[in-house]
Amino acid sequence: MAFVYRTPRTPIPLNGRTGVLLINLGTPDNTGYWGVRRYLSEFLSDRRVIEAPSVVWQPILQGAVLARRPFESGANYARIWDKEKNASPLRVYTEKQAELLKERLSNEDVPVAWGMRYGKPSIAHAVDELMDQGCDRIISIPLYPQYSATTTATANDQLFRALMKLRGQPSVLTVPSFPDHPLFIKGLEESVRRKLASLDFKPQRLVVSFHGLPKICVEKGDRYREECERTTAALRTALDLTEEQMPLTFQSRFGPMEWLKPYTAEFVSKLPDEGVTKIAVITPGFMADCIETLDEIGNELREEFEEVGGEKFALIPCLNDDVAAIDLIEDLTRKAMRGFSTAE
Ligand SMILES: C=CC1=C(C)c2cc3[nH]c(cc4nc(cc5[nH]c(cc1n2)c(C)c5CCC(=O)O)C(CCC(=O)O)=C4C)c(C)c3C=C
Ligand SMILES: [Fe+2]
Ligand SMILES: [Fe+2]
Repeated sequence: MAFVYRTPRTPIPLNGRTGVLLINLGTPDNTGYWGVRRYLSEFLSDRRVIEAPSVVWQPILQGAVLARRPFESGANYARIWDKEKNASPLRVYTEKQAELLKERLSNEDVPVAWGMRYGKPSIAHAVDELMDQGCDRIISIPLYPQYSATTTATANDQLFRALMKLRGQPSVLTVPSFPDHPLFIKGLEESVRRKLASLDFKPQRLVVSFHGLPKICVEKGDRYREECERTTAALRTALDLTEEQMPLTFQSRFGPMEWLKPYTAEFVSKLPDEGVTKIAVITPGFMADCIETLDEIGNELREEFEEVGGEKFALIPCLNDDVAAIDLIEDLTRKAMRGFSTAE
């Protein structure tokens, strides 16, 4: 392999320069069949996400799965698409988080870039952007509050894949997950209190819904479930709610395997029979609203709940571009910056 050397547009200052890279999952470029197919093909070909051997999985993926799923997913994306910006909410909020973080760091002249694990803008593009601004050290923040090999680790893999090609590599600090960071929990607590104050009903349950994961991943050592439990326990304490009042569930199954339980849709569908007809749902596995929160919970779960007798349903928004989200990301950045210091 030929290693690339590109002269940065801005030379590296004598004492170095730190830049911040925000990483999120990624999203299709448009809601059409080919746009969604390209995105799903890249996503579901990731061996961190589907561990089955390629010779087995690729024919299934490129055949049955990608013949159908882009139509379904495209229609779901179309329901939540930001038409003004012609982008998915995940992309819009991630860009906004990067802009607002940049403002917070403007006195220190710390460049901020953002990249997506799948689709555009790529992580490699974001690294180029930072290096062009003279950065020889990068703080990388995967925007997943709870660690999973299927999200955090693959974001890190992709960053190091980009660096593998470079002759002059920057130093990199990858920020760990932050399941019960006090600013994260405070942001969630405030968002719950704000939403509850705006409702014309008092929810009987605050259902917590995290993205699911095949059970086998946890059995093999992925610490995701444990970190979801840490987030939930800290938020219960902050809101002074019991396990019954604030149950933990997992949404989004894919494929025939068993995933983490209880499944959100099954759990919520049983509530009206138990006399629970008014609920609020919070999704603290996501730093930004996306198809999983706005469509799967905000549209699909709401409809399912109402069909079985649910009367009132509220979705608590993710932290998105709230001050609380930027306070948290700024704190993660500033603490990581200390880790980069080489001063005595
Ligand atoms: C085997 C499949 C999947 C695993 C494992 C998985 C883990 C996982 N994903 C997130 C966060 C997000 N996932 C999103 C969308 C999404 N996820 C899968 C499949 C798996 N995820 C699919 C097929 C899709 C696409 C949508 C669809 O077709 O249903 C998103 C939203 C992206 C957006 O553009 O809005 C996020 C965010 C986590 C946190 C996680 C493991 C812990
Ligand atoms: Fe997912
Ligand atoms: Fe989903």
